[in-house]
Amino acid sequence: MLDRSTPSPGQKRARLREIERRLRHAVEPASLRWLGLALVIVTLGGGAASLAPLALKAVVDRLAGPQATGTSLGALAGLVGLYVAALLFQRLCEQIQAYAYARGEQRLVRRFGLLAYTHMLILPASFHQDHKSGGLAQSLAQGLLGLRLILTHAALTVAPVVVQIVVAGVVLGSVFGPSMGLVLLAALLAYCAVFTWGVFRLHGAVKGVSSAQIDVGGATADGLMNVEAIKAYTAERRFARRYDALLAATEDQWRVFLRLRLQNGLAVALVFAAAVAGVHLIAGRQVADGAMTIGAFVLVNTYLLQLVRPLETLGFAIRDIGQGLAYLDTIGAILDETPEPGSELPEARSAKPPPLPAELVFEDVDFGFGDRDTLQAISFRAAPGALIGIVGPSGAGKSSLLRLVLRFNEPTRGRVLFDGQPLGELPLRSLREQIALVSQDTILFNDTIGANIALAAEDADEDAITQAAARARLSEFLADLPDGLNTLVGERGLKLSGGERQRVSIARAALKNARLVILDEPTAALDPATERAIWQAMSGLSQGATTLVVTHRLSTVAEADEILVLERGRIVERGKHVELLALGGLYARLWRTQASGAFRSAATFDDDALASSF
Ligand SMILES: Nc1ncnc2c1ncn2[C@@H]1O[C@H](COP(=O)(O)OP(=O)(O)OP(=O)(O)O)[C@@H](O)[C@H]1O
Repeated sequence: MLDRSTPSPGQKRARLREIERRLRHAVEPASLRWLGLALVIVTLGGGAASLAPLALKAVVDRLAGPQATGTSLGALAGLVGLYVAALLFQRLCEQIQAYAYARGEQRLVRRFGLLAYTHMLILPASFHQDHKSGGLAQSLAQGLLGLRLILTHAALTVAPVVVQIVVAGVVLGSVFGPSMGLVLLAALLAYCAVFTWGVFRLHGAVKGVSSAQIDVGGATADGLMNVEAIKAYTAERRFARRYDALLAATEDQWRVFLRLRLQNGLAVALVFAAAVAGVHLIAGRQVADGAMTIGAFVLVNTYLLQLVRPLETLGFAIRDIGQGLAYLDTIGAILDETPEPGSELPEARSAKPPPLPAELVFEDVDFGFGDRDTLQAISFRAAPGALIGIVGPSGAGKSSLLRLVLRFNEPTRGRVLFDGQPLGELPLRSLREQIALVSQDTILFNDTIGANIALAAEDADEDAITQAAARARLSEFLADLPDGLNTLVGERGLKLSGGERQRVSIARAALKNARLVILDEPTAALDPATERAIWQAMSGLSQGATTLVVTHRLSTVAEADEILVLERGRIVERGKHVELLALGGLYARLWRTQASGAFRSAATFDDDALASSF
C-alpha cells in the first residue's frame, strides 16, 4: 500500500530529494527562460511598488508644506508623474510577469506530469494490484497542484515580497530612527514565529486531507468502473452510503485543516494590530513633537502597509508552500517506488530478434503472492514452435505461471530462460516486444476498434489491421458496423460483446507477429464454431510461434505437444493428450466429465462447486 503514515524527517528529506531530482529532469531551457523572466519582472515590479510611496510623500509634503499655494502645475505634474509612473510600471510588470510565469509553469507542470505518469506505468504490476487507479490519478493531480502552489509562490510572491520588505525596512529604519526599527523588527519576528508554527501544524492536516481525497478518488473510479454490477445488485444506495462516509471523512479532515488555518489567521491579525498600534503611536508622537511632517506620517503609514501586507502574503505563501509540499509528498512516495526489474537494462544495439520461434524453459520455479505458495517446483521446456497446454482446476496457478513469463511477477526460486537467457538479464522492453498476450479478461481502451488492435504495432497500416481482424474472425462483425474499424468501443470496451472483445484481443496478438504467444483462456467467451475457426486461424498466428495456452476446454489443447496439468500450484501430470488419457488420472477424469455432455463440454472445472453454491 501507499505509505499513508507521516514520514520520518529522513524519509521526508529523501522524498524531497527525489522530487527535486525529478524536477531537475523536468526543467528545460524553455520553462527556465519563462520562469527566469517572470522572476526578473516580478522583482522590478516589487522595487517600483516599494519606491512609489517616496514619490507620494514628496507630493503630500509639497501640498501640506508652506510653499503649497505657490506650487506650479509643472512642478506638481512632475511629482505626480513620478508617483503615477511608479504605479504604472508596477501594473505593467504584473501583467507581463503573469504571462511569463504561466508559460513557464505550464511547461514545467507538463514535463513533471509526464515524468510522474511514465513512472507509474513502469511500476511493477504488483504495485498496481495493490493500489486503486482512481487513487493514483488523484495522487498525480494533487502532486501537480502541489507543484503549482510551490512554483506560484516561489516565483510570484517570495521574490517581490522580499524586495518590498527590504526596501520598506531600509527606508523606515533610516528615516525614522531606531525605535521605529525595533517595533518593525519585533513585528517581523512575531510574523515569522506565527507562520512557522502554522506551517508545522498544517502539514499534518494537509496530509490528512490529501489521503482522504485519494480514498474518495479511488472509490469514485471503482464504483463507476463497476456501475453495471452495482445496478444489477441494486447496490446504488449502499455505494452512495459508503461514498458519503468517505466524503464525510474528507470533510472532517478539511475541518481540522480549516480550524488550524483560522487560528493561524487570527494570530496573524493580532500581530498586525499590535504592529499598527506600535508604529502609529511612535509616528504620531513624533508629529506631535514637530519632529515629523504630515507627509512623513503618510509615508510611515504607507510603508507600514507595504511592509505588513507583503509579510502576510509571505506568510500565506509559506503556508501554501507547506501545503504544496505535503501534496508533493504523496506523489514523492510513488516516485520512490522502484520500477519493475529489467526496465533499467539498456536495450541491445541490434535490438531486432531473430525471426525464429522462441524457446522457453522453466527450471524448478517457485512463486507466491505474499506468504501464499502459488507455484512450486515448476519445470518444463517449450521448444521453438511448440504448443504447450496448461490446464487444471480454478486457482491452480495457471495464469500466475503465464505472468512470470511476462515478468509481471518474479519467481521466488528457480529460473525462467528465454532463448537460453535468464529473464532477469533481458531488457524488459525487448522481452515483451517478442511476446503476444491474449489475456483472460479483455479490457479495451475507450478508443476505436482499429486503435485497440493497433496497440500491438503503433505504425501498422489499415491493411495490416484489417488482416489481423480477419484472422480473429472479426470481418463480418466489422462489415455490419457503419464505422467499421473506426467504431468506438466505449469505456473498457463495454459496447462490444465479451466474444467480440476477445476477438479484438486475438487480432492484437495476430498483428504483433510475436515469437512467443501467450493465450490465457483466449476463447472462453466464444461459441464453439467461432472458437474452432479462430483456432484454425491461430495455428497460423505468428508463423508457428511457440505458444502457451491456458484453457479449461481440454479439446482446445488436445493437439498440444505437451500438456501440463496443474493442481495446487504443482504439475501433477504431463504429456500428450493420449498419454494423459491412458494415465487415467486427473486429466482423464476431467476429459470424461467434459465429454459427457453438451453443457459440460463448455464448462469449467469448477461447475460442481458453482452448482453447489446456489
Ligand atoms: N494479485 C494476487 N494477490 C494475491 N493472490 C493472488 C493474486 N492473483 C492470484 N492470486 C491467487 O493465486 C492463486 C492462483 O491464481 P491464478 O489466477 O494463477 O489461478 P488459475 O489457475 O489461473 O485460475 P482460473 O482457472 O480460475 O483462472 C489463486 O488462489 C488466487 O487467489
